[in-house]
Amino acid sequence: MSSPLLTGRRLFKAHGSTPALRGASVELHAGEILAVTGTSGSGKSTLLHCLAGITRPDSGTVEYAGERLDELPEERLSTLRRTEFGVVFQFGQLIPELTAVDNVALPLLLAGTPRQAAREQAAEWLERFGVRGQETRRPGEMSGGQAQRVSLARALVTGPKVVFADEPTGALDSLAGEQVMTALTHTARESGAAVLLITHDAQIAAYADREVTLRDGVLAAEVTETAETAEVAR
Ligand SMILES: Nc1ncnc2c1ncn2[C@@H]1O[C@H](COP(=O)(O)OP(=O)(O)OP(=O)(O)O)[C@@H](O)[C@H]1O
Repeated sequence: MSSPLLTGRRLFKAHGSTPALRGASVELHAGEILAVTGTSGSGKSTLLHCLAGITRPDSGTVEYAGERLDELPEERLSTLRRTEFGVVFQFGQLIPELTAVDNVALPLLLAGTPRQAAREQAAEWLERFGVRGQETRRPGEMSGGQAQRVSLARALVTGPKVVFADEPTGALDSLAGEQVMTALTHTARESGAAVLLITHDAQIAAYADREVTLRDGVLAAEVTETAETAEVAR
């Protein structure tokens, strides 16, 4: 397999005195859909935040396409997040005052696309995600599933290399969840984007190419490896 696009190595991160990551390492390859599962509090969101350059780890490294994200100045990091990454959260986090089309056009406007072209592209992406007809609605006027598909359109409109999705179906019923996952995986495959998908739901994880499980801030496989190494050393 080719070298990974995004690598987190021996990541440690505490929130105050609460340790969230305790040496987690993970690799994401270009175009791969990777599910990160684990029980509540196992560190999934913290791992996503570190890998997406939203939070800096206390120690350990994050490398994206040859660049050390954990060492980048904030300005370069925010440009990289805007141009290379797309993010979807559990509750969409659309801007409530903006219509669907303006929410999706926003990342394009920030990247310098002229307003009319941005709105046209945004409308195309809404169509791809099956929410045509919702263009002029605000998030509060849509169902949870529709709003989440608008969030996906917003995350993918700039053609990111990596989409970070933190429990993207967590607030949806199972049918809407399946529709969102189908739309996400289909579009990611079409555009070649890698997806880091956080979920605690095995049915949602089944959409991924590969699954890793976090347990108390490390990958379950690392726990096994450490135990095996200790066994061999004894
Ligand atoms: N902002 C914060 N302040 C204090 N503690 C936090 C904060 N964010 C996370 N934690 C703690 O860090 C640990 C890991 O949290 P994290 O949200 O990464 O886990 P998670 O697996 O995503 O959980 P969930 O599935 O419930 O969202 C937990 O013990 C949590 O309580």
